[in-house]
Amino acid sequence: MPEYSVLLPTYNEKENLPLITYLIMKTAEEAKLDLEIVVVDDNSPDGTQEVVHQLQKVYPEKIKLHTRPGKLGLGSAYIEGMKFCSGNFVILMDADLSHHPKEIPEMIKKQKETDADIVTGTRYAHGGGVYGWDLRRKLTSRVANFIASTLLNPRCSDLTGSFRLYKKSVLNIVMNRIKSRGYAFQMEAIVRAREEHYHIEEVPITFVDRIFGESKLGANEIMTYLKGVWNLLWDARF
Ligand SMILES: Nc1nc2c(ncn2[C@@H]2O[C@H](COP(=O)(O)OP(=O)(O)O[C@H]3O[C@H](CO)[C@@H](O)[C@H](O)[C@@H]3O)[C@@H](O)[C@H]2O)c(=O)[nH]1
Repeated sequence: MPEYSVLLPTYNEKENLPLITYLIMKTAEEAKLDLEIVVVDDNSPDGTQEVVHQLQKVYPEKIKLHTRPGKLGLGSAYIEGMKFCSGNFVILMDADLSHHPKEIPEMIKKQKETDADIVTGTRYAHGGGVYGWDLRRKLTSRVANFIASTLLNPRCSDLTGSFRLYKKSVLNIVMNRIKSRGYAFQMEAIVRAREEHYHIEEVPITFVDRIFGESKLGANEIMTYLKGVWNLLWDARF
């Protein structure tokens, strides 16, 4: 059984998958990590699944593919993908090269040093950063973090970031409590983890906006995120 499972949700990521896979495997080799990749693809029309099949031939028994019939949302992709992860630790990251796999060993080091239940990559603490976003997107991310941090106070500098390492046992428990199925998933995961008094550590990461393909974060996702914050606030009050 591998020690680490990297869970990659994909929707139209055929250009990005070969490079992210190569970089993950190279990092694993250099850092001597026993690691598998689990791809959850929502029937991407661009042929992402054919690319995964090709990669499975290049890296035999290292890549699992779970397919779903259509685009069912980022949070639900994590929840379903978890069932296929064999590692004791699960690393969630984007498949579009916004998150660089070279930062995985730093997360693992932090987890080992502190025995943290969750190590979250942060763009908004010293040493972290964001490159390539326009002002609108920067503001959306900052405001989304500000609203949730102010109202819910979960003591985390990057609530919406999705580059994280979880103990699998902890992720299972946290996931059972999460109601959000879209981009609010990450924010709710930290809130639920704090309620359960899990140990959360942070490492600074650099987020680089994708070169190939498009973001799937639209107005609907932003509205769903705000509803998610409201629901959590309501839960906390009553
Ligand atoms: N299977 C599946 N995958 C999805 C879906 N929606 C998005 N993805 C995958 O999820 C990853 C991130 O999606 P993007 O749409 O590219 O995210 P982004 O705009 O770059 O947003 C980033 O920043 C957000 C907040 O600042 C983060 O919440 C988000 O996770 C991501 O890191 C990519 O690998 C993408 O293919 C979906 O419905 N289903």
